[in-house]
Amino acid sequence: MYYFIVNPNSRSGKGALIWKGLEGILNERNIEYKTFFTEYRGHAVLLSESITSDAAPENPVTLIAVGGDGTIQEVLSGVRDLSYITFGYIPTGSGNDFCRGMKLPAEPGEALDLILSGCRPHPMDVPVLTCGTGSSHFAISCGIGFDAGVCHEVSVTPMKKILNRIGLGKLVYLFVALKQLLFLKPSPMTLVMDDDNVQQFSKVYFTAVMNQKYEGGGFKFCPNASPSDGYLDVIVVDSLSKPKVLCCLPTAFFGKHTIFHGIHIFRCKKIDIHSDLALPVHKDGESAGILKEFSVSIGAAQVRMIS
Ligand SMILES: Nc1ncnc2c1ncn2[C@@H]1O[C@H](COP(=O)(O)OP(=O)(O)OP(=O)(O)O)[C@@H](O)[C@H]1O
Repeated sequence: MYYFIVNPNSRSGKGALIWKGLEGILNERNIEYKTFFTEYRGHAVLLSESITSDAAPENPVTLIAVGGDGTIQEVLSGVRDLSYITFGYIPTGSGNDFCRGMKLPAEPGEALDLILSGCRPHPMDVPVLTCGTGSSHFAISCGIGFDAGVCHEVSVTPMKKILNRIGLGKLVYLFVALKQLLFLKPSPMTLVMDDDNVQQFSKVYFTAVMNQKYEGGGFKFCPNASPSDGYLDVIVVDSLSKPKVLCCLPTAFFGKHTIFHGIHIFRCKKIDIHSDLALPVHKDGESAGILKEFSVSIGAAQVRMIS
C-alpha cells in the first residue's frame, strides 16, 4: 500500500492538476494506494504523524510526498521513527532543490514510475532542527539571514504566481535575492560545531546548514555535501562587499563560489548558531521564524529513500 500526501496548492495550484494525471496512472495499473490532501500550512505534519503512528518492523509504511520542497520537510517531521518508513517523492513544486540534490526525476510521471518500479531504497540522512523546546526534521537545508529572507519573500510574493504560470518559477529566487541584497545589513554570528569548534564572524550575510548540495532554487552552496554521509555541511558568507556578493552569487549555481575570500565551508555533526540580531530562519525553504539561536544535528536517523 502506498500512502500519498499531496499538496494541491503547490506550484501555485498546479499540484492538484498534476495529481489528477498521476491518479489516472495509479488506477490504470491497479495500484493499491490512499491519498491525503493538505489543506493548510503544517497539515502534512499531522497527516504523516497519523499515517505512520502504527509503523513497526512488521508493519512498514511507504509514504510518498507530492508537492514542493516545503512539503517534504513537513512529511518527514510528522514521522516519529524513520526506521520503518520507505519514503518517496513526486515533485510538483517550483524550487526542486530536493530532486536536484537527490538526482530524482523532475518530471512527476517519471518520479511515479521510479516509485512503482520496486527499486531498492537508499538510506538518506534526516537532520533535526531544534529551536527552543521544539524540534523537527528537514531534508535539504536550513539557514539564517539572507537565504532565509529570500525564502520568506519568495513564499509571499505575487511574482511567484505569475512566473509559475509562465513556467519560469525558478527565476523568482533570483529577482528576490537581488532585491533583498540591496537592503541587507550583515550581522555578527557565532557558530559552535561539535561542542568545541567555535567560529566567530562579524558581518554575516547568511549561514546555511546543508544536508544536500543545492538550496534556493539551484544554488550549489555546499558542493561537497552528501545526504548519506552522516555529516552536515555548513556555509558562512561573511565580510564580503555587496558588489562582491553579487559577483559571487551566479558562480554559486556551479559551486565555484568557494574560491571567494569570505566564503567559509565547514563539516560537522552538530551546530549551535547564535546571531547577535534576530534574523529570518528557513527550513527547506519554508519560514521557521525570526530567531537569534537554534541548533541542528545529524544523528543515526536515516530514512529509506526511493532514489
Ligand atoms: N492546501 C494548502 N493551501 C495553502 N498552503 C498549503 C496547502 N497545503 C500545504 N500548504 C503550504 O504551502 C507551502 C509551500 O508548499 P510546497 O513547498 O509544497 O510548494 P511550492 O512552494 O509550490 O514548492 P517549492 O517549495 O518547491 O517552491 C508549505 O508551507 C505548505 O505547508
